[in-house]
Amino acid sequence: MSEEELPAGWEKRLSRSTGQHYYLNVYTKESQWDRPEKPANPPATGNGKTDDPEEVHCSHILVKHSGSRRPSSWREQTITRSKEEALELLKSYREQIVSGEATFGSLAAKYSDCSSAKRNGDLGPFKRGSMQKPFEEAAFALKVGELSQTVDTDSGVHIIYRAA
Ligand SMILES: O=C(N[C@H](Cc1nc2ccccc2[nH]1)C(=O)O)c1cc2ccccc2s1
Repeated sequence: MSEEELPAGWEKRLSRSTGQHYYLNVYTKESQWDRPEKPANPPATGNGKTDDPEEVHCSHILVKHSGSRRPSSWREQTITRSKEEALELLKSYREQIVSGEATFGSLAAKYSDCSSAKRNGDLGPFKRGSMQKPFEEAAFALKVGELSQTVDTDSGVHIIYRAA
């Protein structure tokens, strides 16, 4: 891997206290002294393509709206916001994550209308066929460490972070 190329989400920083370089994941706020390595050639999958993993490990933030299949969540008994309002909220969360103002997990825990909010939005690893199709397609299109744009499903609107 060339000197500059780091996995998506990772940046090289200089420690003021030690003068050493370290690496920071701007989405998860993980930091480490060792350079994060991109997964070596990912294992070939059954379909013979190396860019289509058997399973992915993702977190998400879901904002439900009045058109959601179940417009209710741990946060609100009856969700009445419009889809447009939901998208505005989600875009503001995405901007806070990308700017480093907030972490993905902290916003998921506070604002996600999915019960996975209790796990900072973590859905765990899943294979194709286990999530609604638009969510699956977006999740499997992400590189490790990448954050999606907004994704629509029958549950509401989401942003997805691929951890592995
Ligand atoms: O379907 C779920 N929660 C629904 C909302 C929802 N709809 C989704 C659609 C795709 C991916 C995640 C999604 N979460 C709810 O709470 O109304 C899941 C919750 C959890 C919690 C832990 C791990 C997996 C899952 S899947």
